[in-house]
Amino acid sequence: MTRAAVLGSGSWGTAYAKVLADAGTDVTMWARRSELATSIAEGHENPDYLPGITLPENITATSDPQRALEGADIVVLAVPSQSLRANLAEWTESIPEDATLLSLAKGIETGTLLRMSQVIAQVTGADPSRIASLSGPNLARPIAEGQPAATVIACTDSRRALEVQKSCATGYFRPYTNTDVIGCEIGGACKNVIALACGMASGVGYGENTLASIMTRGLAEIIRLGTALGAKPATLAGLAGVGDLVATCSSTLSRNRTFGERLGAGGSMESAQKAAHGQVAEGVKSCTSVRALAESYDVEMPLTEAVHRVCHEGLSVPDAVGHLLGRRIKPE
Ligand SMILES: NC(=O)C1=CN([C@@H]2O[C@H](COP(=O)(O)OP(=O)(O)OC[C@H]3O[C@@H](n4cnc5c(N)ncnc54)[C@H](O)[C@@H]3O)[C@@H](O)[C@H]2O)C=CC1
Ligand SMILES: O=C(CO)COP(=O)(O)O
Repeated sequence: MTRAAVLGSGSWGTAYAKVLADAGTDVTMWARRSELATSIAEGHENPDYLPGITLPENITATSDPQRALEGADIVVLAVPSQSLRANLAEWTESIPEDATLLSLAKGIETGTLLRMSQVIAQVTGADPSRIASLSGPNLARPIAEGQPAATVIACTDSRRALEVQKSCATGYFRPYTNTDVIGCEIGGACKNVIALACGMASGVGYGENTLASIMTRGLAEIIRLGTALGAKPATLAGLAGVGDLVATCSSTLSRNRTFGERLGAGGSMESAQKAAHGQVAEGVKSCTSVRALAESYDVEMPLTEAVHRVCHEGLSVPDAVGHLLGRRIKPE
């Protein structure tokens, strides 16, 4: 039986652990706090992140990363992107030699501008062929409830992509394999920034026309950046691009969209952070790293630029809208 260690017990780490267990994989979760590990292992519930969802009996949990990693075939990295490096540094020695490393995080590291698979390769020294990324329209709670959804598992080594695919395929979760790790990771990181923009527009009171315009022009800038970095346009037209963009930008369950909505309704960054109750809205940090990455490749990303200026340079949402609409008119 395949054995997976899921490191990180937030909303998505927990929902994905349930998918794995439902697919027949043996799962041990790692949680930072021992009380949470006990709730998951003994109460079969994660009351902090997925209250009311009963977790399968074949999920165990511990706050000892070494124990979680023992004998793992697949190591699932389910911590926020900006803390992945520090966490991995503590875990590297305990990671089994040939395990596949699967990243669930959707972000670009600030400062280094690295994608998550690059951070993992740098910290662990693992060959890139051992590193996979999972991304798609996967809001945690509906998946934990068993609502059908699809996803993409990207790995340059097709054998490992298949291994991960088999470990998580269930009656409600349908994973597709892909070799385009860059496309998957760029799609996942960038859609969070565009979801912030959609939230801001919605918070101001704008409706579907505005949101569809932001999503579509957002996709155009994601494709520009992705292809400049070597992604395949088809990946960005698929589940890890358009699929995730539409789900996140449209859903009131999205943390990024909700965060943007609070800003659009006139809230401050501080009040939006406070209202998030410790849950990460990855786009708030990634807007800065995506913008810097785009700049270094000479790629224009006006929506990302606007989100960065609202979140980090004090630009008001109405001024950002005025600025975007005042740009030179041009062919599509
Ligand atoms: N929640 C969702 O619907 C989805 C989330 N993701 C991505 O998965 C990643 C993880 O997100 P969630 O599980 O939703 O996050 P979350 O906000 O629900 O929880 C974060 C988890 O990481 C832990 N954590 C926070 N800071 C940490 C640190 N410095 N060191 C170690 N652990 C830390 C928290 O205790 C918690 O267990 C993110 O990159 C997110 O974009 C991807 C798909 C769906
Ligand atoms: O990545 C997600 C859905 O695929 C979750 O988005 P949020 O982090 O905005 O909730």
